[in-house]
Amino acid sequence: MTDSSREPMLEVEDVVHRYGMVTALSHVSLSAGRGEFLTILGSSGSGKTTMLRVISGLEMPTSVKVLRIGGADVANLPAAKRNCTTVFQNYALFPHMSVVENVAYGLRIRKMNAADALREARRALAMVQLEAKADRRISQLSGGEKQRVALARAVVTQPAILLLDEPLGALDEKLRQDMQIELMELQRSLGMTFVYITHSQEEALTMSDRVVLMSHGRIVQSGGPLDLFDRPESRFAAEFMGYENILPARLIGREGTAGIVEFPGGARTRGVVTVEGLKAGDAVCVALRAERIAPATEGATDALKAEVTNRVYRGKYIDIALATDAGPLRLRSWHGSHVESEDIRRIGWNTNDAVIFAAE
Ligand SMILES: Nc1ncnc2c1ncn2[C@@H]1O[C@H](COP(=O)(O)OP(=O)(O)OP(=O)(O)O)[C@@H](O)[C@H]1O
Repeated sequence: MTDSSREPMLEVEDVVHRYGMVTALSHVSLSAGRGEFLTILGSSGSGKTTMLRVISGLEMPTSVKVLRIGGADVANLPAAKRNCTTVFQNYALFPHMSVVENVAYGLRIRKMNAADALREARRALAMVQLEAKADRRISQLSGGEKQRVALARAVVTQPAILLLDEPLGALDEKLRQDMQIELMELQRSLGMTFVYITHSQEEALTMSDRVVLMSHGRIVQSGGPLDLFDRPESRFAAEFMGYENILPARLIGREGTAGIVEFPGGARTRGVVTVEGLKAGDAVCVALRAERIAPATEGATDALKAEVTNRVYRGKYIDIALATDAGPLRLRSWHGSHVESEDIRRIGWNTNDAVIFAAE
């Protein structure tokens, strides 16, 4: 599953973890290559934190076939002996120490002498643009600055893998977006392997080389950000990735990579089949993003009859509810785009934008 051009830094095969009766991880395998930004994405309770704790050694799994970091078997090693560091959402900084002392701390416990540790710590602080605040107390910093200190403290020890547990979760929207870019740039410049967990699809898509989507302790889908965004393979993945329209239909034939589907009312259309093994007659779902639907001209192929049932102004865009031959659909019209009229009679989309997968 790793990008085959990269040397594997993290290899996890078939991990199971139970807390009493709760199965938090059910036969999960994943890997990350050197310098890769891997994101584990999933809603609350999907098993992300447990996965990170198993990797870091804070949790000993119920069973695991392979657990390697940098090629070394770490399955039976305590957390302190694993070549990885975790950055937590709540920063976990020492309030009584200055910024630079916090960053130097990890080097000091590794027995580096004080002068070298402080020099390395200042260098790490420069990487996160905090050199000027090195001598402040932690309590004199903003939330974003505290998170930068936590990052500097983690990277200064140069672990093989940096594990990040929703590190931007406590920050406000604007700062979170800026920090996403900073984090991504820091990761690229260090060439360090990052394993990042989040419940935000936007965050996952912005920063990652590869995304692993989890639900109920299992991996639902994994791939590049674009694969997940444009090619969901299940209703769960489509809903999680923000598809507004998911319609029931039946697959009636194939035409190369395209599938031809029929909706319950008899209307037909085409789309891209994202899973193997679907055949004519199978119950499927057709997923469509609201912004990829557009009014169609008279006579356009695959166009569906439509009638506007509602219109909601949402500032940057307008959501238009439609009754169509395929069922109820939502169309999103961004300001300045072509759809301003309530008078929509037919709609359509590019075959490439309609995604077909098995109905559950
Ligand atoms: N210490 C524990 N004891 C019992 N059950 C636990 C414990 N920790 C987690 N769980 C359960 O294991 C499952 C996975 O939890 P986990 O914290 O890994 O999910 P998560 O995806 O990280 O969620 P969140 O985003 O809310 O942190 C959940 O059902 C959770 O309730």
